[in-house]
Amino acid sequence: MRASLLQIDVNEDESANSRRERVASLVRAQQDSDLVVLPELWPTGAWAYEGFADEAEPLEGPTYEVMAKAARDAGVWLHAGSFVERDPEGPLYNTSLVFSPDGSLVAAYRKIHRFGFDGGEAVLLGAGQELVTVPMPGLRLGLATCYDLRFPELFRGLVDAGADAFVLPAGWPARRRGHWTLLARARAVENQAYVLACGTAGTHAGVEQAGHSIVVDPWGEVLAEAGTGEEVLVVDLDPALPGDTREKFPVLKDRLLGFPAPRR
Ligand SMILES: NC(=O)CCC(=O)C(=O)O
Repeated sequence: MRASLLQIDVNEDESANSRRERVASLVRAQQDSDLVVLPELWPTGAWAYEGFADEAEPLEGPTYEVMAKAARDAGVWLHAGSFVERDPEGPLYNTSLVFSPDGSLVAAYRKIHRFGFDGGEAVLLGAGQELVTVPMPGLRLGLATCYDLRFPELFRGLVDAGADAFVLPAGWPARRRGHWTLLARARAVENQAYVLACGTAGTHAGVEQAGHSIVVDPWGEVLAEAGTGEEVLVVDLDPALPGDTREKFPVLKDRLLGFPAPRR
């Protein structure tokens, strides 16, 4: 199975509409891949908080329309990264979309852990409540977004739901690049799963992006890693590898579910 991660340069010199059209062309060029992955909030920028309300779209808005068509034109499974979703009956969300090769929406995931502590996403957006997995031929994808990477219990929940490959769009900043690589490898090793983590390039809202999109195998080996600029990372995955790894080195079977209370 072949995957393409599109590490998109997000900057203020390009409008969201122009970027959508440009990214759609890049997706169309990935016809030789089975799965294409885009980053977090690439239409507007993950750190461009002041534009979230103005740029928010309904679920089936411009990003949905353009990406559904691009998936269909290329005949690929498309994890279309995320965009700011306006729920008519609720808050804004950081929502990822996954399309099948005929352009149908197969999953939407609202980011559970919002970044910002007392500001940014944490105050501007609502928190997703649901774990989402996507069965595609050969692998079951578990969905997570950027800051979610810091919360291992989310990934264990996805494993319990059958995931053997995690797809994580991000807008990770350059200043914490060390954490990005370390955590991506940790999530792969501890869950014996593929990690496909796709970040952005460039600088927007004054925040330099880490780039360094990365694909890690279930043994923790880095299969491919991007540099800091816009780049397409193409990698071949073996759908049998998570199962083989879990069988030959069955650490997941040794999990203790429910610890006894500590003795005082
Ligand atoms: N967009 C994000 O979720 C940023 C996360 C981040 O900067 C970090 O976890 O560090």
